[in-house]
Amino acid sequence: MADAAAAAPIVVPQRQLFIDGNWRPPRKGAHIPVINPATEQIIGEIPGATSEDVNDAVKAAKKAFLHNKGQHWSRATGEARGKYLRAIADKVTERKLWLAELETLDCGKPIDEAVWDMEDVAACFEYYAGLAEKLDEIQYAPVELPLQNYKSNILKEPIGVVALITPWNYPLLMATWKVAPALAAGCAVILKPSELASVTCLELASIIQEVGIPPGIFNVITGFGPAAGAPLAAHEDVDKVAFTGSTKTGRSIMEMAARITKPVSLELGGKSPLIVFDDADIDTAVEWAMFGAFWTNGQICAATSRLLLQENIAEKFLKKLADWSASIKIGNPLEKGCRLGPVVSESQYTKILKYISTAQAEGASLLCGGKRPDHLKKGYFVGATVLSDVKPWMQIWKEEVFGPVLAVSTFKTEEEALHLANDSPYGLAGAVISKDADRCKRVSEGLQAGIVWINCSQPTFCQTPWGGVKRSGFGRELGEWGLENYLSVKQLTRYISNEPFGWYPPISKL
Ligand SMILES: NC(=O)c1ccc[n+]([C@@H]2O[C@H](COP(=O)([O-])OP(=O)(O)OC[C@H]3O[C@@H](n4cnc5c(N)ncnc54)[C@H](O)[C@@H]3O)[C@@H](O)[C@H]2O)c1
Ligand SMILES: N=C(N)NCCCC=O
Ligand code: NA
Repeated sequence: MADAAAAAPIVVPQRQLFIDGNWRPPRKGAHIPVINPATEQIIGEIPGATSEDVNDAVKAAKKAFLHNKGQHWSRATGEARGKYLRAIADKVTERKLWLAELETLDCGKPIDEAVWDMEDVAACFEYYAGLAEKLDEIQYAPVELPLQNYKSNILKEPIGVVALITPWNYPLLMATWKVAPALAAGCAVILKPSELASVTCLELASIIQEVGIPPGIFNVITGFGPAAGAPLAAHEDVDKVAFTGSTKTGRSIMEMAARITKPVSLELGGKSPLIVFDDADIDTAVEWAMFGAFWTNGQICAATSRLLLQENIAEKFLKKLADWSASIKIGNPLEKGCRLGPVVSESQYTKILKYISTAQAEGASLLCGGKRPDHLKKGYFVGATVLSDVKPWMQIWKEEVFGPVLAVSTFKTEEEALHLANDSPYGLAGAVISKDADRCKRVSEGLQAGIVWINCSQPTFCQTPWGGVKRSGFGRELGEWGLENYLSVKQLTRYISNEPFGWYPPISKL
């Protein structure tokens, strides 16, 4: 791919809502501008759905789920559904660079990372195609019973119509983590991506239309959270809500779902720790610390945004960390080699700068970053920021910033490190760097988190489970666990004896 500056400008396709296999304007006619955070310019628009459109989409999904007694989709074989998923993966791969450029334009992530995301998207659809096929093999699995007169078997069935509500930091990848397993399971889907970055999710609808998934099985409703997300989450005919986003929105979705006892799974925020012990190789550890806090422009739910350094290496480590962070290539995210782009929106930009100034006011030291670099006149850029001398009571240690901001504190002992690491309402991820394998094992077991990285931070595979403990949510995405999110378990128990049951004494013959 040529540098974007040299290539023809990329145009954001004009799309409508995708409902029942068709493109349809929103009933109220509203549109939301697409803003490129690198230039602050409006580069397109997406439809703004309301509850009227939500009703249409849910109706279409319900009809499609039940259509032809489910033979088309929900009761088709996993193998049949797997073929569609593989076709989606192929088309994503064909359009990888185009999709990556749209993603970068819409959310500001460096193009090399967006390409990586698209590779992960294709791999995730492939992976769940495989699990869809495996599902056929495990249907009617027997359960061992203590009584010979009975046999039990297990059927795994799609849960029904599912609402998938997703954030803007990995727009297409976070949608895929839900869409791929939901389709593999045989559910009918209504996807509600973030109003800040919906462009690639609309392109996914176009791909899904091309591969010919039955109309109504996959729908995309773009729009604001309260206008489109809330009526979807609350809808009587939505059988489950899977949500990734902020803790605040997650709580409100759970409340809406509770009113009709609808199941939810929630992937929420975090403030994950990275603990570095004094036996670590400094250069390697510094690079993982940077990656854990600064890739995706720091907007990572599992960002290791709290760095805990063993006291005796802190000075040397921080010098290296500050110099290296200050050298990160920041600028036009469409340029190959860019490693830091703008954050997603003006309001995030303002919020992040406020977090940094509050941290300084509370006594933290700014080692690098903290503002838009001087060579950039426009765009929501924040230089890679390292704050040291951070104390556990400070806001910057406790709250999720969701930007390129790393808070650093120190510890003396392993016990102290674990205590500081776990002293948070969140529990999405945690990481430890040390040459001592026993220590890594002890710390991994001690960390209160759903994801633990050892001698690294962030690598994620679609085969392994993803999700948090404590206030970071519940339920697991990815891997086999991700498929279970969209399946319900039905037991079939048969009486196989030829003898009568014999509980009630027979009526005596007169
Ligand atoms: N745990 C994870 O896997 C993971 C992954 C990515 C992001 N996140 C979290 O997401 C947050 C940032 O994303 P965000 O700003 O897009 O979060 P957000 O909660 O503002 O929005 C997420 C989605 O919810 C929708 N929404 C907003 N209000 C709603 C309402 N009242 N009812 C229904 N839907 C509503 C939004 O339109 C969007 O589609 C961070 O806290 C981050 O940690 C978590
Ligand atoms: N390694 C990857 N792809 N991480 C995605 C993290 C999702 C949460 O924000
Ligand atoms: Na945008």
